[in-house]
Amino acid sequence: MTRKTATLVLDDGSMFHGFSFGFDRAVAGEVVFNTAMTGYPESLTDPSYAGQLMVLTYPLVGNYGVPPFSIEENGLPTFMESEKIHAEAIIVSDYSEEYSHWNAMESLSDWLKREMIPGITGIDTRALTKKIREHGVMMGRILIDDETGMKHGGIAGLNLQPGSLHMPFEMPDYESINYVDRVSCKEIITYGEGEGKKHVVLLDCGVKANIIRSLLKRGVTVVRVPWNYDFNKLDYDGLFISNGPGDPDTCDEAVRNIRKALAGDKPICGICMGNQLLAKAGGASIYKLKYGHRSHNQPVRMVGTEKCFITSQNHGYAVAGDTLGADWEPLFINMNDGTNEGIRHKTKPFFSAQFHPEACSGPIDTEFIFDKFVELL
Ligand SMILES: NC(=O)CC[C@H](N)C(=O)O
Repeated sequence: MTRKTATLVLDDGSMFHGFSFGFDRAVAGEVVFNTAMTGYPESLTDPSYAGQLMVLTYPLVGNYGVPPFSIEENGLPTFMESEKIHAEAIIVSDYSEEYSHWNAMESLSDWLKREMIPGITGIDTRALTKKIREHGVMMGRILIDDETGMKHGGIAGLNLQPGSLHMPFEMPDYESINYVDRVSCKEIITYGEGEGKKHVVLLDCGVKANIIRSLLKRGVTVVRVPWNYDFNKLDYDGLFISNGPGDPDTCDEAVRNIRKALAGDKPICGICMGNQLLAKAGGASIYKLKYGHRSHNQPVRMVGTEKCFITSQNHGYAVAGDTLGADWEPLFINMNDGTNEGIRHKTKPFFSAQFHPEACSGPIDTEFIFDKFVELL
């Protein structure tokens, strides 16, 4: 089998040559690395990866295949975190077309092709990751060789399709794009309705299925609303703010609505983007981390205790802990780099986590966050 060559070109001009194993299309995005050893079906369908080229540092990828896209009774996909792949592309060291797993239905390559998502293999992902760690996250583009293997400009395998070095397509300005608006639901969706159940408004900034499932498991009705919907007009018992892609500073409409809710006493909980938006509504500011936290083994300490939890994470921005208002305090701190990993209000039932207690994939140490929230309703 002849494989098309593919090249990752970083914003600083450096190039990494490999082979295409996904859909042959030029794409651009923010290049981020994830050090988890498993979980590519969940990570690729996590809407928080919209606009990003996902580098997996675990060297062998694809050997357990891809599960089917089956839908549960509650309307949620069983094995995926949303209805489609949201990452712009996947970059690996050693793609395995051969796979074996009890629920595997197809190869990663076949899935990527069907969803029109590029994948490149044969990349020195250690060298790439070291570069990103030293320089910070960078934009990058993936260019695919054409059928004839034409070579242009001295760079093997680059053709003149839009996106080549000769006809550069516009590099997206990751920070200014409101990716949340692209991935959020467009209308209200209700899950788990039933007599006498508490109603949780879920502000959908790009919610992962397992967040909804984690709430439903605890016997509440989930009313999923678009990210910029003014939920304050609804009759509800608690507010849950989801994860989501991109820069939280693009979501001021949501921040304004959350701020209105802060005047009341109904429980509020947030995850990842939800933590950032809650912090912003409370007056704190957000900054961009050099290369983010994306893994299954981020240790966080619960402030005021000696308890450490191992958490699943996927974020590039963080709450500036020293900008929290007088009514707020840190709830979790990252034990690797000391950054803020969650906040809580000093007197009201408002709290949030920067990590992913719903896991999927990753450790489930912090699932108790859902219990706490539902107890407070
Ligand atoms: N998973 C998320 O919710 C990510 C939040 C935000 N987009 C960040 O990168 O920090």
